[in-house]
Amino acid sequence: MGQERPEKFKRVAIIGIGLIGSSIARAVRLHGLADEVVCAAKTHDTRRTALELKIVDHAYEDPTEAVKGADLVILCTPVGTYGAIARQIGPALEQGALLTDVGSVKSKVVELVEPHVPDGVDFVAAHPVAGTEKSGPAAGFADLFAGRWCILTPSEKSTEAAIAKLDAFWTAIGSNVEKMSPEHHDLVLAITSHVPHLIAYNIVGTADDLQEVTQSEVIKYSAGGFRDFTRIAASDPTMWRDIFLNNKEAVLEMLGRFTEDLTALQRAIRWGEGDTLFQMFSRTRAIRRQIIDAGQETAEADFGRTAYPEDD
Ligand SMILES: NC(=O)c1ccc[n+]([C@@H]2O[C@H](COP(=O)([O-])OP(=O)(O)OC[C@H]3O[C@@H](n4cnc5c(N)ncnc54)[C@H](O)[C@@H]3O)[C@@H](O)[C@H]2O)c1
Ligand SMILES: O=C(O)C(=O)C[C@]1(C(=O)O)C=C[C@@H](O)C=C1
Repeated sequence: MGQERPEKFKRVAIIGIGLIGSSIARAVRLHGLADEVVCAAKTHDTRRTALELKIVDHAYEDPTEAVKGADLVILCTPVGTYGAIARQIGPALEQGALLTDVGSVKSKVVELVEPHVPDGVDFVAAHPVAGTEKSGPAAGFADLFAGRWCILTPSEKSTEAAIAKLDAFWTAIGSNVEKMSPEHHDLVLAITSHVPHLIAYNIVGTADDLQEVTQSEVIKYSAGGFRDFTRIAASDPTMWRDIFLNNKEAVLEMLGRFTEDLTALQRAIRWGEGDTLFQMFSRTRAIRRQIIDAGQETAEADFGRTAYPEDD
């Protein structure tokens, strides 16, 4: 999949130059995938940072200026902004341009964006499944997507040629490309990414509530598993608010199953059912091994790359 040498774009316009947008800008430059890379950013500070980092050639406040002459436009803002941005840039998109995104949810994104895509413009929604808990243009890096999945979720406005072009783009950046329906994507990501984040936010919040009882002990003894949760729970509040509001059904469905399974564990602890606990923990340990064996990374590389990036 996506083995062809990608087309070199004339102008790539990145709308929202945070962690993901700036990582794409860096990767586009590193792999020579465009003549020009530009961005749109709301604040003067972000535009100045993007220019100082030399990751874009021009930075605009008005996204319609950024998309002028662009043959690839990538929405990289929180998903809650997509509808308004698509409405604004729709009329300014060039004929023949390819519009895509990086949003962590897909059905709602297709629903919000597609109505604003003019005839003669292709739209292929996408989700690079790679990130960190950090935000902003300085947090990005060119190989963020290397060896990671990028899921394309084609819809009505996606031609085969546009899907192939986007596949080649992400492959050139180093990602493994997969295609699936937006609905399937949202169910899978609800359990592999969205619910885990909700659990992290919740456990850190609960521990924080307990601080009054335990004084500083929550911080003092948080060297183990809890520390991993605090990394995830440090993720951007706007981005995650928008993910939960825009993948409501799938998250609630998975949360329902999760709650049932948690109740079963609670019951096993209450009634001293050691075998039940042991079997469950053995099953999950085997899953971790399978993930490591199937992946490109070792457990150590995975740990070093994402567990404590602030220690780099
Ligand atoms: N962080 C991750 O791990 C990750 C991974 C994959 C996909 N995503 C998706 O990528 C998108 C961006 O996430 P991020 O982590 O780069 O966030 P980020 O906070 O680092 O960057 C988002 C940027 O968008 C800007 N922005 C917000 N509203 C805007 C608007 N109306 N016009 C222009 N700019 C605007 C913000 O100021 C910020 O600079 C989200 O849709 C998210 O779901 C994130
Ligand atoms: O490593 C992290 O910090 C992430 O949470 C990255 C992560 C994920 O859940 O895997 C978060 C949201 C994205 O949409 C894709 C990737």
